[in-house]
Amino acid sequence: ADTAAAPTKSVPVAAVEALNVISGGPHAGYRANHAKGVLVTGSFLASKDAAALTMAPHFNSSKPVPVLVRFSNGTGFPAMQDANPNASPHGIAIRFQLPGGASTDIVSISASTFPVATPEEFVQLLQAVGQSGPDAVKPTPIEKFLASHPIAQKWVSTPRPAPESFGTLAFYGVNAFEFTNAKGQSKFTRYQILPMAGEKSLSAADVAKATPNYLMDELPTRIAKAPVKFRLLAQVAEKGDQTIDGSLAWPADRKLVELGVISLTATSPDQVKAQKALLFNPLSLTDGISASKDPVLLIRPAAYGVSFGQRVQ
Ligand code: HEM
Repeated sequence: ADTAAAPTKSVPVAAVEALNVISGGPHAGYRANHAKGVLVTGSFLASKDAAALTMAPHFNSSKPVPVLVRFSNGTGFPAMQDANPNASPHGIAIRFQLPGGASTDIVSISASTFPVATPEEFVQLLQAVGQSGPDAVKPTPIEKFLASHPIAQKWVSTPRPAPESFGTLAFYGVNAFEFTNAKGQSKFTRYQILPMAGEKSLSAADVAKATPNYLMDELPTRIAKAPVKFRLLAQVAEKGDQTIDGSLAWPADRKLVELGVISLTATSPDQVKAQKALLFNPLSLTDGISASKDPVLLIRPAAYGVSFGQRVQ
């Protein structure tokens, strides 16, 4: 007799389920990953060099364009303590309000690479974490996963000290995009978002004293005193550089082009409601920017949609 194929869960659904297992979620109203965050606003002003790389309107405007920016802690724990090592990598999600009412997003983390190359491996990693609680038999599923995935092993053992502030943390796009300029010339690039105040982290003594919400509390205070600024850069691939695997960095000597400066000047009112209603999408693009064929990048909107569907209710 025919055996009906068992329905298989889609990768985005499996990813969100695995995130929920880790955080004890779903937590009503909160993202399945990067659950805790702070929302601020400001503007972006393009540099004169940006137009040579891409015809995207925000990179060609001589006037500042408004931005909405959400900084976040990693994991789906809404109460994740800001200095907890598992809050790293932190996130930054940027929405540029383009002239004419359209928008485009950048969604990046405070790590220059991703632990794995594919969505399937990311689900395996998340499931292994979820199965490696205090009662797990040794070697635990995550120990086994890391032993067989050296890049992920190196990624988890890379020190990521708690930042002094979201305004002193560097963020990276990880996934590549293809930029096309007005002459039709295309190049693959990766974003870097570097704090103009410099990268600063807490000492071990400061971590011990840090309050649970120190990052979320500090940013509005800092912004009230002076604009918090980041340089937005594009690292440009050379011919032959792979563009489909965010777990592999490009050589450090690849050219960096300054796209412009992000200047954050106000904290959004009604934070909880505003964050809940927002859905950032790394594939919400505009003319002059297209997705690479990186399978992790291509699956992200579907996973974010599953989480959004769960949290808006
Ligand atoms: C297969 C890989 C990935 C999966 C399954 C995944 C999953 C998720 C999910 C479910 C959310 C919550 C979305 C929402 O409810 O709005 C999220 C948010 C986020 N992700 Fe990912 N993600 C992946 C890769 C990445 C990568 C490569 C980056 C950055 C380079 C990233 C950065 C972020 C950030 C910053 C947020 C918070 C966005 C916000 O503030 O609204 N993720 N991710």
